[in-house]
Amino acid sequence: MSEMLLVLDEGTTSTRAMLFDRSGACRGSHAEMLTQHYPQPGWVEHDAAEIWDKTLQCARRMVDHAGGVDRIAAIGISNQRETVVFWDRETGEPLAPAIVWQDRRAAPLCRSLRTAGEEGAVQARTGLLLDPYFSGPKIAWAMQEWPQLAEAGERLAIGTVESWLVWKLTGGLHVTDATNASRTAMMALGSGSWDDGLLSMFGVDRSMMPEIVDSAGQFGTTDVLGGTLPICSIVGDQQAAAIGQSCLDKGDSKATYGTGAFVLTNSGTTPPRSRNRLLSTVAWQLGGKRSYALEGSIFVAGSLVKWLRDSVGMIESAEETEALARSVDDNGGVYCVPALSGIGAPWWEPEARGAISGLSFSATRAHIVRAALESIAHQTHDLMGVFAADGAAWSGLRIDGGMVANDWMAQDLSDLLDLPVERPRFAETTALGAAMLAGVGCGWFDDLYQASAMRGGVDMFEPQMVKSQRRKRLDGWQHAVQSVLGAAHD
Ligand SMILES: Nc1ncnc2c1ncn2[C@@H]1O[C@H](COP(=O)(O)OP(=O)(O)O)[C@@H](O)[C@H]1O
Ligand SMILES: O=P(O)(O)OC[C@H](O)CO
Repeated sequence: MSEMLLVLDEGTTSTRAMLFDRSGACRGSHAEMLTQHYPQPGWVEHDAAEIWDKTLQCARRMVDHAGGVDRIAAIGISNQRETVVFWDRETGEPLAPAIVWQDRRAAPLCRSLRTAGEEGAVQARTGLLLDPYFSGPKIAWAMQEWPQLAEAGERLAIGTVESWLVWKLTGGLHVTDATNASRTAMMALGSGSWDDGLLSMFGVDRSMMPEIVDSAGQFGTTDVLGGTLPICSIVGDQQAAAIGQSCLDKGDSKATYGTGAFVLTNSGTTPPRSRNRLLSTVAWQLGGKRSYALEGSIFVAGSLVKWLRDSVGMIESAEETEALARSVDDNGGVYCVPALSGIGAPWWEPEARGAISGLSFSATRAHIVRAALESIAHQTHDLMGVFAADGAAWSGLRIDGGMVANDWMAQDLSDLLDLPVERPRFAETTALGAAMLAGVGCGWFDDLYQASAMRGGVDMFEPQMVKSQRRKRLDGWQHAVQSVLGAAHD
């Protein structure tokens, strides 16, 4: 009997495959780490062939774990968004490195388009900004700099990571879902279709791009897992997390703290318009109808902890940050502005570089690590202000992602935001969201409300910080972030 859903969750740092049953219980999971390539400062690349190989490896392992394809009803896919893959339609092989969402190489290109007065059109049509974060500028850079792409002519296929995976799984279906397409800066937000003016601005021919489809449905089948399985959901990972957190009604808000941190507030069925440089994005598309969200994107969250461990050698494990943060009474005046790949919402300054300030001889490793963790709440607090200014004030925040295993950080978020913070006991909400959508796509559930029965219990964190302490922290942060922004502008 087909009693499980197989989710392929393609994150920035790892590829995962997970099995869920109808109640939402996770019945198996396997992950493989992905190699991060940093060929130049500000550049981040992945090898699309490695993404595919590891996805296949994880998926096959979970099919074995389930007891064969007959036990699986459908596949759901969630993925790191904006990252672009270029491949050859004939060979099915990558033609260039995948340019990752964190990559800043298209900053000069964005600057010149901004100078040419193009940002207004991008914002009005897509709900996004002219920033190297989005796929369009990355593709424009690649088309100019990598001759093999033009040489491939009609054989060139372009897509974000889910599009690449569906192509490989099905042997040639070229689709993307509306949540992923809404992150390219080439999809018109209101109509959910490619915008010819924007495609041409980024030097892209429509024939290179995938067809935009719903987030749940029947998107072809795969035969590479030892039998035939339908693909029933495709969704960007942040939107998947919002669904997995049951942010199904207007105003519901979640923040996912993985490599980066992404806060989404459900805006209902009308595209929201930010006056404060937040992003408008598709939350999901079902039956051709879109729901939308306002998004604040923080570029550096868990990657800061990873950097402290792998590049600086200040910690041996991510988990150790919790004990270190608890070991001191406060940050000792140390602030960390983690602009290691520019700074995202609400500042949007790709040239900004990170800083650790307020150092004195009394500062210790624990103070620096605590300042690094505190930067997560500081950045989220900046977003809270602009969401409120855009008419989307939070009444509470649902949190998830690898970082929120850190209890100290979860409490610090509640303290600094002065809000109740809700953490699901099952932390893999991205995969759960993709499973909920696949459950709708394969007919297990009539809609996402019915599917949300898959979400389990939560732990609550309530604010405990006194006002004066919060004020001191926020003043210190503002000073630190303004000096980083000032240096970038100089
Ligand atoms: N206990 C912890 N405290 C702080 N950070 C953590 C902890 N555990 C994991 N992380 C960070 O969380 C990130 C992994 O989260 P995950 O959601 O798996 O990321 P992604 O989906 O972006 O690959 C890593 O960058 C890691 O440094
Ligand atoms: O890999 P994650 O989970 O940090 O997600 C990356 C985002 O989708 C980038 O927009």
